[in-house]
Amino acid sequence: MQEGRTIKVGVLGATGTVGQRFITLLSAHPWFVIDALGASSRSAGKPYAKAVKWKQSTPIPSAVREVGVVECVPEHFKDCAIVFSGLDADVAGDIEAAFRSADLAVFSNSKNFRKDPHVPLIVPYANPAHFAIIPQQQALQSPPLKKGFIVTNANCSTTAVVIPLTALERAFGPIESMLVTTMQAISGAGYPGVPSLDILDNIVPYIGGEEEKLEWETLKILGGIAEGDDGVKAFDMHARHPLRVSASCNRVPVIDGHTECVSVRFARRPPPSPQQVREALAAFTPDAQTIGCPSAPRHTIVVHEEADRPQPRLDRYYQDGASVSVGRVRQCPVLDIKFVVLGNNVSIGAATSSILNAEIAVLKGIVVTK
Ligand SMILES: NC(=O)C1=CN([C@@H]2O[C@H](COP(=O)(O)OP(=O)(O)OC[C@H]3O[C@@H](n4cnc5c(N)ncnc54)[C@H](OP(=O)(O)O)[C@@H]3O)[C@@H](O)[C@H]2O)C=CC1
Ligand SMILES: N[C@@H](CC(=O)OP(=O)(O)O)C(=O)O
Repeated sequence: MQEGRTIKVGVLGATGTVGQRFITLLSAHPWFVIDALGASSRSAGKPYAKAVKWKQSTPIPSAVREVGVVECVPEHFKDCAIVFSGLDADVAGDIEAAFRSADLAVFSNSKNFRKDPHVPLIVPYANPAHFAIIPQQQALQSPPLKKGFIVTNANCSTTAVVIPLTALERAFGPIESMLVTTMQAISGAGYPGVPSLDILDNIVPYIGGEEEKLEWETLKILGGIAEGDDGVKAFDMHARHPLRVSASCNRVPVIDGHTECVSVRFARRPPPSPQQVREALAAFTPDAQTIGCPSAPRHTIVVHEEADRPQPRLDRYYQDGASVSVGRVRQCPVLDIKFVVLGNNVSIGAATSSILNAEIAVLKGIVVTK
């Protein structure tokens, strides 16, 4: 990135829970400048401050208060090099596909394209190598695209757990199996989300579709990309080192921050000790940090020594929610090692991941900025 250059970006779903986090982060971004804000026809035509039910603890950034919200159609975003999407999954599929067809680079939070065999599912600290599938995605569109593509980031619970798993696989080789039990914040369900009478004084032991997503997304992210003799690339879904994942997902009365209890078994025997695991997690330095992404935190995984951390209220906004916090690393009597991980679902679990993915794509020249 050249000193002093800025890149125009748009936000789809700008009025939602994830959209508001995008606006907060992008308003302070050193490269990206908000050029267009899209939402439903209920919001289109209104100034942003009138259209949104703002739920962030900082005020609406002054630069966007009076920006007119537009319908999510590409013609309103034609000056943008990048479009971030926090759209409701009911509409994200068609809208994001239309933006790609209009040759725009789309970075999406929604689940719609995550399973697509030509769309990368990228957790920025884990698998930026999957950007390698983009030329194939562009070539397959009709007509083939020069600039347009879709990149998705993962489900918020998947993102939080995949970051320590990446660090552990890098240090100790393949993980064979993982059991994960989540305690997911209410904001994960958007606004107004879960009714207060369901969640206050309560735990709901079911989040539709969530367990399946954690189980297969982890395999796509941690797997590599295989290339056939014909040069066609495909995600290998961790097939070279099969990983079994079992997830149990719960909604708990916390506003932001998903907490997950994780047990893992390594392929290598003997497995690493808890102290070796702590050291590997704390030392983890992903490419996003070394190549100079402005949103990458100083410490990607914060390892707690205290017996009662991480906790969502205390740890979710450390480093602006761009890192994950791990604690209680100890021996597991059934598998090998168990620990607790906390990730901010609206930050690293959503908007921050999209923004980091876009930063990586800019630095690698995948986003065409002229
Ligand atoms: N909340 C979280 O922690 C996470 C969410 N996600 C995913 O991100 C996406 C957004 O989630 P979230 O912010 O929670 O959802 P919200 O329900 O809070 O926001 C949805 C957004 O989509 C817009 N929208 C709805 N219908 C249409 C339409 N027909 N045309 C154009 N825009 C429309 C809304 O606009 P309007 O205000 O005008 O109705 C709003 O801006 C979802 O796919 C979700 O699964 C992913 C990870 C974490
Ligand atoms: N379902 C998640 C949030 C979410 O929207 O996930 P996804 O992007 O995978 O649909 C939660 O409720 O906490």
